[in-house]
Amino acid sequence: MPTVLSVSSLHKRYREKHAVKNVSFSIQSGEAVGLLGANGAGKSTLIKCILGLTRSSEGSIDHPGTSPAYLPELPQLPTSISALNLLRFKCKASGLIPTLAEESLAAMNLAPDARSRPIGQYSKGMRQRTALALTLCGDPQLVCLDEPMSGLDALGRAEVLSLLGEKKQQGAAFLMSSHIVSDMVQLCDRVLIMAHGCICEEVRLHEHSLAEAKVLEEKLARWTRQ
Ligand SMILES: Nc1ncnc2c1ncn2[C@@H]1O[C@H](COP(=O)(O)OP(=O)(O)OP(=O)(O)O)[C@@H](O)[C@H]1O
Repeated sequence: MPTVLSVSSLHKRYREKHAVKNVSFSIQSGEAVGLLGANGAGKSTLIKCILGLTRSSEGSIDHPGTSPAYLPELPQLPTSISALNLLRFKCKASGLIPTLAEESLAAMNLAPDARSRPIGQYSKGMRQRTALALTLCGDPQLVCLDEPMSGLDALGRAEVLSLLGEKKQQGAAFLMSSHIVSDMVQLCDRVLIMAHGCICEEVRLHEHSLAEAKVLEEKLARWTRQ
């Protein structure tokens, strides 16, 4: 499988704060990698460096032939236009076929009557579904998701995980940060445990079970305490 993301010896310092320390890893096409860490471990900073939203202090980042799609931790959506018009605008701006707008929202199970209402009238879960549809529209080959399940109820999380699993089967690669370890375990092939800016351990998942989630939580607690 081709490598879609390669991060080598990456550091990020914010003045005196060393937020990301000597991080190296790669992701292949069709692979989902989890980033697991306590608050302040450096997950969002690492993702922002990969996307070029913040400049890294040292090291290299390569995503050959693909520009990563991004779901931020707190997506900022316009409130006065509808989800459908927002996605239509994305399709137009990105040269995608216009019907993808409707298809992407349908895939996220955003109710048909809601798609044409202004986003300002949506619940938190509906906004998150819209943001996910916007991120995944056009089938990007590399997707960085920062807390993708935020604001979704149990059914919504199961639906999103199933959709992400389908995209993975079709060859998309994911880098996903989440505090919901049981969700991460369902989708990911490997998990990178982050603490104090470093990747402390890489754990390969085999069973995608609650038992594996528990093991990850124990490892995270151990690394975070050190
Ligand atoms: N713009 C910034 N300026 C200074 N320090 C920052 C900045 N952004 C993040 N940091 C610091 O870098 C460290 C890592 O933050 P980051 O947001 O990457 O953590 P995180 O693992 O994503 O946490 P969370 O799970 O709470 O979202 C923290 O100590 C944070 O205070």
